[in-house]
Amino acid sequence: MEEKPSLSSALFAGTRFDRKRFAGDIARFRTGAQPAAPAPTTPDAAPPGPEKKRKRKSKANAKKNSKKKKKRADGAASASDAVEGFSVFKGAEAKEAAEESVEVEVREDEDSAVVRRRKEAEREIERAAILRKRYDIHISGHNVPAPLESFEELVSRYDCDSYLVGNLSKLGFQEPTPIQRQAISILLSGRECFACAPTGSGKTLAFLLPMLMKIKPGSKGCVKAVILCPTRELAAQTTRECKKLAKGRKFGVKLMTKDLSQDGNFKDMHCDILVSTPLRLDHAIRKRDLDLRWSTLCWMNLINFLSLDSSK
Ligand SMILES: Nc1ncnc2c1ncn2[C@@H]1O[C@H](COP(=O)(O)OP(=O)(O)OP(=O)(O)O)[C@@H](O)[C@H]1O
Repeated sequence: MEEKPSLSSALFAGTRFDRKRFAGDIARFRTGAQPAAPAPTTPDAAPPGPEKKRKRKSKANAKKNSKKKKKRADGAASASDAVEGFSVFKGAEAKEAAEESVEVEVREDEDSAVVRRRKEAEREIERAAILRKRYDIHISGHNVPAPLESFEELVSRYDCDSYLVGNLSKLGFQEPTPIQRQAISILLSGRECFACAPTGSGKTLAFLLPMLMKIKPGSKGCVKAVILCPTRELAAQTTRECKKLAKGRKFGVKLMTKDLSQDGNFKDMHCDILVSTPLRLDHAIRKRDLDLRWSTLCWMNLINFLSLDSSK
């Protein structure tokens, strides 16, 4: 290690004098190293008493503390002082490093969330496949929602109003039929559904239930759902089923009779759900105030469901 030039050698550089003779004076100018002068015989040189020891200790502590403070101040400057000299870069580096570590942590969190979601989706697909196999449900389409396991799932999965679940149990419907399991979950997910199932398998409820869950009872002159049935008998039966299921809510459920299609005042009628055969609906649209021009302005957005119920 290279020795630092002492203050005395800096002061006396280039001068010639007797070092031996002036040794005492040279020693006075030396910093750090103590002169090799003989130990003074003054009272100060005597071995330190307890009072002196305490003083020295407190001095040493003060020195230590001031060093610590300096270090801390330097650290703070390097971390936060973005104005002076190198500390600008030091501070920026520290900041960057901190940001990087946060970024890495966030990215790791996101990755684990993605993995978790993917695993959940895989489990859901598996569960849906098992249910479809059990109930002999065949589907085509992309990302088809899982079938219902029970009517209770209407509440847990789709936040169904309790009056509807209550009406189902009053009607004696304990479990959904296969067509209901699959069609209801699809329709409640806002997807279109073309379903085919044997006669008497519960297709009517499969579209009535999501319909009643999606629309709210409204005011006059505002048809929200249209159910088209191939025959008058089926239209009448569907209207009855719908009224039974909607019991407890002020839904206006109307069957399009011959009289209604010829003389009905649709503008002043409270009709949320209209059940009709195609010809009667067509007649009402052309002859009465169930007017398509008016409908396109106000009803297009409101007719959320168009249900085509066919016997074959
Ligand atoms: N989940 C259910 N549990 C018990 N009975 C049910 C259930 N769903 C519907 N039903 C009853 O089964 C009968 C037949 O239902 P529905 O008329 O809806 O069948 P469908 O498939 O529409 O028949 P179609 O093809 O003749 O129109 C009705 O009496 C109905 O009340």
